[in-house]
Amino acid sequence: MFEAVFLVAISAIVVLCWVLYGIRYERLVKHIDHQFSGPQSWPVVGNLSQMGMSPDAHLRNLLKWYKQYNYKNFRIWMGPMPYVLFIECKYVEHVLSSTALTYKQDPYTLLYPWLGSGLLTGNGHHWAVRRKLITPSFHFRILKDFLHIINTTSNRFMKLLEQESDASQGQVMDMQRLVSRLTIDVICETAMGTRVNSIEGRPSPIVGAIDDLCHIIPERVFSIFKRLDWFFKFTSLYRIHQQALNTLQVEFAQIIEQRRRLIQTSNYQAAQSDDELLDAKRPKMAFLDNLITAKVDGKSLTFQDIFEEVSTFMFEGHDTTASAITFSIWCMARAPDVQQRAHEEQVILYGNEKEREPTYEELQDMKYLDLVIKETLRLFPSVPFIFRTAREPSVIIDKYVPQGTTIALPIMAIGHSPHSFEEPFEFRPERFEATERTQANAFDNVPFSAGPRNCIGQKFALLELKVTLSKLLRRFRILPAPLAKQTIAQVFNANYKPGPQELKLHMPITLKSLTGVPVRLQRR
Ligand code: HEM
Repeated sequence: MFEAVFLVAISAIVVLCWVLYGIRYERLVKHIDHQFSGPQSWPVVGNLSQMGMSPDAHLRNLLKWYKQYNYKNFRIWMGPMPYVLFIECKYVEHVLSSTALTYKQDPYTLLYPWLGSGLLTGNGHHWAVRRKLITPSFHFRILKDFLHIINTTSNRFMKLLEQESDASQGQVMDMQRLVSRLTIDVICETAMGTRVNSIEGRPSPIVGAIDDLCHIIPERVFSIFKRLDWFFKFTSLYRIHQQALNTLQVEFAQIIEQRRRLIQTSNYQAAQSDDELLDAKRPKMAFLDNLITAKVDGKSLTFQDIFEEVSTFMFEGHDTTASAITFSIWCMARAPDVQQRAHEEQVILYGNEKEREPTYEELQDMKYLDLVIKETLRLFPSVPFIFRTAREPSVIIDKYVPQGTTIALPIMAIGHSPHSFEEPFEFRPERFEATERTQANAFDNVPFSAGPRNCIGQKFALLELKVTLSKLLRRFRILPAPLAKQTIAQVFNANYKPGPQELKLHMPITLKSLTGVPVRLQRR
């Protein structure tokens, strides 16, 4: 008798919870669907079944929706979770400028096992303290140390390109594969003060571990099941994931110890003078050094704190920059006029000198190259999407966003909007000339995000981009792949089927091409 009553009570509670959840869900659907257009969705699965299973299918479907909703805000349901996509500039400005809408949750939680609550993934007071602590690492004096490393590393990279272009004998080379060897070497040496020799094809175990993690994380992002921690633990990927984390921890422990000892030596100090001779002998400042010497409330950072921040730099600082360099090269290959103007700017600065290292000041004078990079990142943003989670019910201009809603900012759609840019799929760096921008909204193109959580590494990335492109333009003529006929509009047309040597974009977090990024390099 007692058991029957118990069962009835339990069943009643379950039904009540289900009804209450249903009412709440119904209200949520009403709030969202009354305010935003979006594709037809189904109970429980929402629009998941229309998203496709692979990262390139995701991108294709999103591209279709951007067009269908005329580059205006819309919503999708990721299962029972609403994602509101803000594309219109004034909403983007509101979200990015807000100090209340800085909270990150989904999908950043998938990065926690590696990056913990480092700067990219951290929140609240913890994030604010870290941001303040790390900002001085990008002071221009320290950037000059980083420039020294970028210069020496990119010289090694130019040697690799010369060898590869000679060996290719005018055939196409995949710039995506090659450039990532440069950016991993640069980020490891600037972050940890350690050379990892990926360019020379003798990479340290750190490179393999970062590579494994950078492949596994996107695979989880796009899998309904692997996203679940308990399910992931039963997969073979989990073992590789744990091994990679272990390798990084062991290697970092040694590196941190070596740097600690170096810092204690008397001649170690950040760049304080411009004396060339002194400067050449001084050990170069690594990002890690700032963390080792930092104090928060009088206490040094723990190993785990340092591990998370250095890892954040490695994760955020290499694939992003590789994507930007690679697509800049591809865009210039397709636009000989732009390439010629960019080359002329180099000739004004360096004449016929191919070997001379760009100085910090010369890099600031490469104004046209700046425009080329801006236009490349508008079309091919390295980070095509960023997210915020509304921790409280929020009003974004005239839209009410219920608590828990994921706010998505599709950086790619924002830059492609015909409401902001005429003929958006034309590669035209001149559109960023100051005189052309007098009426523009500053939030119409946000490849580095903006506001309090903008990219802290933007200046660093631009140094690396400009040094690499400057050296490449002086040494090589960049030519398109001979079989590729694809226009930029076709690259972003969801119905276009790429042919041989053409791009097939996907976004495993950063923007890449599944078919590589083929171009030809001809020595000048
Ligand atoms: C072309 C290269 C790069 C692009 C396009 C880029 C883009 C971005 C974007 C869009 C964000 C915002 C992410 C979000 O809100 O979820 C971001 C944040 C961040 N970036 Fe970059 N990034 C680049 C290079 C770098 C480099 C080289 C570093 C480090 C050396 C770096 C470090 C960071 C960090 C630590 C954050 C998190 C900042 C915070 O939340 O306070 N990035 N980046």
